[in-house]
Amino acid sequence: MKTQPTAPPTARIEPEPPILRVEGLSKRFHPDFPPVVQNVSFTVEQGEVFALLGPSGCGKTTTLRLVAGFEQADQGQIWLDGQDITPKPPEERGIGFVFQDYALFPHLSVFQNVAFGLRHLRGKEREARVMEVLGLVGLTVFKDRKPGELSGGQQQRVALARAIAPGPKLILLDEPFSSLDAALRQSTRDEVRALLKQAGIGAILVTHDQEEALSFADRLAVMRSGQLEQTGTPEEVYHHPRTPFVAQFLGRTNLIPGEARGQEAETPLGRIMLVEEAQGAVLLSLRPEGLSLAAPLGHLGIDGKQIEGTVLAREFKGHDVTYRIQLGSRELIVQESPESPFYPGDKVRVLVRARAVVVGRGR
Ligand SMILES: Nc1ncnc2c1ncn2[C@@H]1O[C@H](COP(=O)(O)OP(=O)(O)OP(=O)(O)O)[C@@H](O)[C@H]1O
Repeated sequence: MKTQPTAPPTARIEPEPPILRVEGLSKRFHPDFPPVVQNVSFTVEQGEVFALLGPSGCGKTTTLRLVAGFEQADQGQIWLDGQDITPKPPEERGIGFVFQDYALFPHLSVFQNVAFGLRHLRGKEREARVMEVLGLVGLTVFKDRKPGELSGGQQQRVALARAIAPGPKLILLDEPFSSLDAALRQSTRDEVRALLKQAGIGAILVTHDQEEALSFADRLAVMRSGQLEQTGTPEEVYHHPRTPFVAQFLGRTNLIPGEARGQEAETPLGRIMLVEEAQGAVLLSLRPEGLSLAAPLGHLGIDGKQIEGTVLAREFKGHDVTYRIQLGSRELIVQESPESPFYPGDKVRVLVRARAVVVGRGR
């Protein structure tokens, strides 16, 4: 008798656990003031670059210092690679830290700076590891120089090499690009991201620069007054902000009230389409690039009206033009292509080209 072939057992692919899990972290420095970090939870996946983004004083650095172990949390737990590291001192956590000012030893050479965290290794082994990491950051030829004899970008890479050398499971970067000038910041950022990806090390970047967070991170969390307001990929958070704060913090936006009826809403800009269905009073976010301008019609539009405003200001930026438009009692920001022909005082029609995102409900 022929036996039925049995189906091969399907291999269950278990998702890899996150490299870092932070659960309900809180920290208060002063009993008379609210906590600086309040019930913060997030994960960083293996090899993922995560950013904590928020305005000055919102608690980003404190969160990072709690993860590093430089501060002790009042509440909450931190797991690294499945292990609860909450009670451990910084040196036992297996986490690298790159400080804002790099904190390099000025009297030590590049080689000695990188070797500093490798005191547990012996002579040859230690030398080999330092040279390997210097090779990775492209600084082998500078190994005998002192930090003061290097450019800002090179010092930054020494700091990164020193943090990477002991083979940490996670690297924490506290505003690491802020002291570099604009051109160097962009290229150093790209290099550091490529290095982290090449080494497969997970990282948390702390920054108040939204463009930096959007371009550097795989995922980011927007922080406000000690709490995480929204977490997601740069695209999710930019295109689908859930609160007015997130919408405004991630680039410029227009916040417009409306009355939603399903897929559309009635607004001072006319009837506009929504990204998600909603009902009743809503606050909507429309990015400046989602609006455009046209010359007023000599006659009224098909629905008998046109949304007309006046150009208040025009800012030419080479790759685009940004306008401020007075529309009734409201001011709008509109981004247009560089050929756009309007100037202050011109009457213009405001057209909505994108769907609006609901960032608030109720009045
Ligand atoms: N050791 C400390 N003792 C008392 N207050 C502190 C301490 N460290 C930070 N704070 C306060 O906690 C708040 C958050 O500081 P934190 O440095 O975490 O913010 P941040 O978001 O990183 O800001 P920035 O971008 O300016 O560095 C600030 O009001 C700060 O003054």
